Amino acid sequence: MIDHPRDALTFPLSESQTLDPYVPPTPDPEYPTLHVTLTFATSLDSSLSLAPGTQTALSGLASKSMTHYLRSKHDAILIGVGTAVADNPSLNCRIGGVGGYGGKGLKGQPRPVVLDPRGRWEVNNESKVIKLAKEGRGKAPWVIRMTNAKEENAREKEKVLKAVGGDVFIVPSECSSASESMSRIDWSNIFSLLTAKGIRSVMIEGGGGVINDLLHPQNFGLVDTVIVTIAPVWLGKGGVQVCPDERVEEGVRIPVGRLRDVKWVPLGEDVVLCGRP
Ligand SMILES: NC(=O)C1=CN([C@@H]2O[C@H](COP(=O)(O)OP(=O)(O)OC[C@H]3O[C@@H](n4cnc5c(N)ncnc54)[C@H](O)[C@@H]3O)[C@@H](O)[C@H]2O)C=CC1
Ligand SMILES: Nc1nc(O)c(N)c(N[C@@H]2O[C@H](COP(=O)(O)O)[C@@H](O)[C@H]2O)n1
Repeated sequence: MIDHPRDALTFPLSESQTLDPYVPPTPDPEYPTLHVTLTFATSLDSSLSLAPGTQTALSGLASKSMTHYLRSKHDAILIGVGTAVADNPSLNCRIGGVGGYGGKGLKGQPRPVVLDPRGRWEVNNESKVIKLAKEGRGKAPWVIRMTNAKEENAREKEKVLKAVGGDVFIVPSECSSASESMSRIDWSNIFSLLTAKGIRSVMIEGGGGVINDLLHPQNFGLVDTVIVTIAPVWLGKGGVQVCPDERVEEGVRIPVGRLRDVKWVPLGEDVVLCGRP
């Protein structure tokens, strides 16, 4: 029997087989493409957390283990800077048997990627991702920044990242209005960068800004699979909500998006919804 560390999670084979149609396929070395999974945990009133800037545990142990199983099946995990600042997340995989949790090296560990266009994330040696990279229990993070962003401490932060094997990449920005503060990065540019860096699958975990942007009809087609954990709780008004902008065509409101090939998987007290845009 393999001996796993006591803090390692397990996800039963029977459950993983149910999810496997939705995990990224084995990449074809001749045709390098990127599989994009959008995944998060939500309350019954479509909230990711009780309030901006706070972390709320929604997933029970079974669905949390499912998320870590998914992490083991992706080359990278991407989050927005709002999540990096609010959660100080680990962004590693803690399933028993992966690198750092009973396995060798960093096998099965995804690359954490933080979308931080203007350098808001104060990454330092106390950040969980950096500590885990130093301990050999997770990969070092990559940060995606925007061109021309003026950033305090940019050099120091880059040094912290590079010292553990992380990096900073600059992607051209797109001005969505006359106001410079509205600048964003086109998702196809973000995905091209990841593909060029050898990433073949990315799971996007949030938060609200990132998810709502990807649910926009212009971007939703870039997503291959959606996996949502629904927890049996209402968080109330004022939370960080998943609720994309409304869609109006020829003056008439229509649904923003819908999933097909849908499967509902009960996991503990939660239910996990799998589907494709
Ligand atoms: N329940 C869950 O599964 C999860 C919950 N959360 C929660 O969500 C909250 C954080 O959400 P938000 O504040 O909305 O932050 P966020 O993590 O969505 O980051 C938003 C920021 O990302 C950047 N961004 C997003 N799209 C971009 C684009 N196309 N180009 C350039 N930059 C872009 C912008 O700087 C934007 O301000 C926290 O409370 C966190 O705990 C976060 C992830 C998962
Ligand atoms: N699946 C899921 N369930 C929840 O209840 C959550 N709050 C989240 N949050 C996401 O997971 C990250 C934290 O992960 P670590 O345990 O620190 O590795 C957090 O940053 C969100 O992306 N996810």
